[in-house]
Amino acid sequence: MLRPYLAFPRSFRLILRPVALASKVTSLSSAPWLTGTRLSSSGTQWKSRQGRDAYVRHAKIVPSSYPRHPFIVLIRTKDRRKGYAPGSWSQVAVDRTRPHGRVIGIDLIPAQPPQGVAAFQGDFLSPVVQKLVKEFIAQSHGGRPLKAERNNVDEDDDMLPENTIIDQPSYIDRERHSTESRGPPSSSTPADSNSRNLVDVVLSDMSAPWEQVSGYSSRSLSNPYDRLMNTSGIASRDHAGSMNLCEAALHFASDTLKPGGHLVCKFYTGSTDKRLEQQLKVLFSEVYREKPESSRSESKEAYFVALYRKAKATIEH
Ligand SMILES: C[S@@+](CC[C@H](N)C(=O)[O-])C[C@H]1O[C@@H](n2cnc3c(N)ncnc32)[C@H](O)[C@@H]1O
Repeated sequence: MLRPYLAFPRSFRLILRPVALASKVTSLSSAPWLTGTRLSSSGTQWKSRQGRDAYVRHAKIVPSSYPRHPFIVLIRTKDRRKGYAPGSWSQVAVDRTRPHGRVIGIDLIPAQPPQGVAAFQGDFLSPVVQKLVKEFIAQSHGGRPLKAERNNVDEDDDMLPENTIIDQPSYIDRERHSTESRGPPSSSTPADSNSRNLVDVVLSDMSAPWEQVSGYSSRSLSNPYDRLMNTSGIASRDHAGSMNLCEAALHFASDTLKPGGHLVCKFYTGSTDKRLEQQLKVLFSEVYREKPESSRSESKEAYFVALYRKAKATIEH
């Protein structure tokens, strides 16, 4: 059955990966974790499961121009899209909002965004990063520039000129060069009144980073990039991390979404997700829990799809 969020207009303004868009977008990570048991990507169990997984098989046939990581984004109509992280959600967002939609992506890790995406590298839990993104939204609400209007941009370069790196050093640099603990997540900045009511959809597919405490000889564990793409496999940690990130996305949505706008956020099920659901219901008229078909049944990954921001409701910081 078609759900209402299939009917998004094509002109949506999107804030992407972590915080971003979608129409009936379902995302699936090929996270190599089984409940509580960590398997390296060379593990036979993982390999055999990957081979059986239709979504992973599908990923192998996508054009080589897509980023390499086996990550798949689906639009669950017949319009099934494919791609890899990082960037597959943003790619879908750009496609779905042509020609004038504006897509902004934010991520901890440096990654070349798909053409047409304005990308920020930074920690979405940082008030500084949120403030910069809100300022950017306030300054650029005219929509995606038409080719003919973009006199300063090289004709061959379809990329928006605003790709920005903030909060240096990057997360990976910090991980490599510092043993400091990250400390508790900071709260969001107070709302920037100029960015209020400009965003149509906020999408978060963030997964909380986790620090390595074992498995130093395993390449898939010692590479921070791989760890950022996957869960820790420890259910309580993944759940708690996802609640922090969803809450940040909810506050951001409260500060920036138009009345009638939507939020999609990934979470890992656990003891406090009901509380988040209640908060979502304060801001949105409809809230659904979605378990994508492409998500393995043993995975605790799920999405909240929150529709139709109420005009007068806000979430206090
Ligand atoms: C599962 S991947 C997202 C893949 C994405 N949907 C795509 O289509 O490419 C999760 C991402 O969340 C990012 N992330 C996790 N915590 C974050 C934070 N606090 N701020 C920004 N990005 C974060 C990670 O760096 C990682 O790239």
